[in-house]
Order: sequence, then structure tokens, then C-alpha cells
Amino acid sequence: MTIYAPIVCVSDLNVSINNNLLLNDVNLSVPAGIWLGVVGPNGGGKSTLIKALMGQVPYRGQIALDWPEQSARRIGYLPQIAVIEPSLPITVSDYLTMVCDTRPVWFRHKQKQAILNAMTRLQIETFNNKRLGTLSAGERQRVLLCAALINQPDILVLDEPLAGVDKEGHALILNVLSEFHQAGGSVIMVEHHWHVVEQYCQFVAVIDGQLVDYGPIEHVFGRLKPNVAPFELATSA
Ligand SMILES: Nc1ncnc2c1ncn2[C@@H]1O[C@H](COP(=O)(O)OP(=O)(O)OP(=O)(O)O)[C@@H](O)[C@H]1O
Repeated sequence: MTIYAPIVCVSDLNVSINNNLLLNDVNLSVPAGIWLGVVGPNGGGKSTLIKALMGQVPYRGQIALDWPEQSARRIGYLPQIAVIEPSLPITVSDYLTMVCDTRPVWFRHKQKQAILNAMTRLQIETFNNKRLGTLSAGERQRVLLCAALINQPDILVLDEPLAGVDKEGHALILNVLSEFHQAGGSVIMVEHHWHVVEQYCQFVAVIDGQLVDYGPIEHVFGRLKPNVAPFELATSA
């Protein structure tokens, strides 16, 4: 994979929905190549931050992606887990092909090698004909992560990639993410599991209606540990 150096800079970010201020004056700058864990209590605004980064909620302030000139500027996104209607007539194969290519699905007779490689890596190569809405939560997370990775992004933005995933799936997903990160990719990941953040992330952002703390993990954890860490209050979905 080509190594690029995206840096995300968030300045004076405010998000309000229906006159409720969900995020107040968030400022942070994510260094290139960093695996950032976004943590905090339930309802603290972690997903709201991710949605603002992805342009899915209106916001005030600035969100800047600082890319090197030659960068392809690709972001892979795994949104917060959501129910997909079982009768939706889209198979895993259709979905991944659509993510990979903008031409209509019926134009293509062969799956791209990139799709097959990503499916194999996430152990979903037998899912081709399954409908998206019939997958278990853990299977769906692997398919959505596969979709996020297919176009060889420079940065992955993940909202609880381990939600609903069993232990084996955890290990698989974390291995795939580690490989991506070791190859130079940057990761911004909402995560409820303390031990996962501790083991994998170099930077942590603590969100509770605002940016409570931010920085290298050893600094943030050092500051939090004498008290109850806000993100210990959060529970997995
Ligand atoms: N579309 C919306 N309309 C109104 N309120 C919303 C909307 N989306 C989120 N909220 C509220 O904003 C707050 C932050 O929600 P958000 O999902 O960002 O928190 P979170 O930290 O990701 O929570 P969790 O850990 O439970 O997933 C919550 O109080 C939530 O109810």
C-alpha cells in the first residue's frame, strides 16, 4: 500500500441538533499515521464527532483534511451499527461491487480481485449471495469493514467496529486493522473496550459533550487513572 500522511484538524467544532448542543468547541489535530481511540460515556457525542468528520451532520467550525499533494484522498468509513432491512434485495457481492465501482452492478461479470482479496482477509468469501439484512451483527461488521478497506483508503474512520462481534471476530478485525495501520494507514476509531484502546491506540480523545482530554495515550491515561475514567462508564452496544 502507498503510504500517505493525512492529518485531520478540527477547529472550534460545534454540533447542535434541534437546539441541543451535542458537541461544544472541539479542537483537535490528528497526527499522520496515528491510531486514535475516541472514548467517553454513552451519549457523550462520540458518534456525533464521527458523523461531523464524515459530513453527515451540520456543524459550525472547521474540519480540515491536510493531505500530501499526491494523495488519492481516500477515506474508508464504517458507520455505527444499524439494522438493515432483511428483505432489502442486495447481496454482499452486490454491495461490495457497488462500493468498488460506480457502474451498474449488472455490467460486471467478474468480481474484481481487490474485492476477493479483501473478502478473503475478512473471512467472508462465502457470503457472496447472502442478503445484507440477513447477516448477524458480527458478519455485517466484517462486510462493512471489507467495504471500508476495498478502495485502499489512507485513513479509516470507524464507529465501534467491534460492536456485536464475537471474540474470534474481535481478533480477526483487530489483526486486519493492525496490518492497515502498520502499512502506514491512519485510524480514527470509536471504541468502548478499554483494553482494546490501551493495546492498539497511540492517541486518545475523551468526548463528553466536549473534548475532555486529548493526546498520547500514556498522557491521557495518566491523567485519568486517579479518578474514574469517563470511558469506563460506557458500555458496548
Ligand atoms: N439526530 C439526533 N437528534 C437528536 N439528538 C441526537 C441525535 N443524534 C444524537 N443525538 C443525541 O446526541 C447525544 C450524543 O449522541 P452520540 O450518539 O453522538 O453519543 P455516543 O457518545 O456515540 O453514544 P454511545 O456511546 O451510546 O453510542 C445523545 O444524547 C443523543 O441522544
